[in-house]
Amino acid sequence: MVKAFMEFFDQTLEEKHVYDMNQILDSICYGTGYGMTTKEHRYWRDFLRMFVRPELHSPAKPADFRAILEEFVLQTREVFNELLRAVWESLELEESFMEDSLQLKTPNQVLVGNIFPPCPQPELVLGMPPHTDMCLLTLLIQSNAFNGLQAMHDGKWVLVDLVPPTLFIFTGDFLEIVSNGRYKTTLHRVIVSNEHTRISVGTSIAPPLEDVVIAPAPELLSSDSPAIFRGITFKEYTTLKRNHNSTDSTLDVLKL
Ligand SMILES: O=C(O)CCC(=O)C(=O)O
Ligand SMILES: [Fe+2]
Repeated sequence: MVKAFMEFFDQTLEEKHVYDMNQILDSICYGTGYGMTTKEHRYWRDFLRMFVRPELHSPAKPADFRAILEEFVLQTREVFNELLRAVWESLELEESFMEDSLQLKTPNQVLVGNIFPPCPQPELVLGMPPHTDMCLLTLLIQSNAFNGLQAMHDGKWVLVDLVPPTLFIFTGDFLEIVSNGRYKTTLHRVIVSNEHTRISVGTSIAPPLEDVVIAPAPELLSSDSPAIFRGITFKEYTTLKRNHNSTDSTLDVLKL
């Protein structure tokens, strides 16, 4: 999968710009973070993001991209099923109830390929700003031995050792909501190298965009442990997250 993305990013700008973003929920979208600045940072990244479930969207080129993607989606589907089963068990939640109430037989699965080329002054940029993912779980791989991913742990940025073939799994915002705060979403960011190009491929699993209200599981609630988040659909949350400029977690906005 990493190699397929490498070939995609190696194409000419004209070929890649076919997938320029028109809307945030485009089924395939190519974008760039170069030169984009905030008060604090410049971002150093190109990406291609696509929805792969319930319907698989693939760029037409490179020619074998779709076949590789189909295989990757089949395999990650199994991994997500296993992991979610374990998560529901750890929360003592009925698996079939969770699958039905979150419509996880027809989930929304997104796949993103990111490329972070070498930067002459890596200390002045970030590959990606600190953020959390809009999903239940994210699964991530990287292309080479340069570790760029950092996760916030106990108030410090910790470098994640992702040397291939390591798979890194982390929690997203929806798991924090559904588990009523028992699982915490993972704040993470990306640093870049002055020598190596790094490619990362991340894929996230979530309930469908509409129709499902993502809310704390009723079985986890009692008078001693009331709901700490209000419910929201994935689509509404996308808008909320996009318009949320503060450095606080978007989840705070849902806190009751
Ligand atoms: O490149 C990475 O390791 C992380 C990418 C990421 O956080 C994302 O695509 O949301
Ligand atoms: Fe992320």
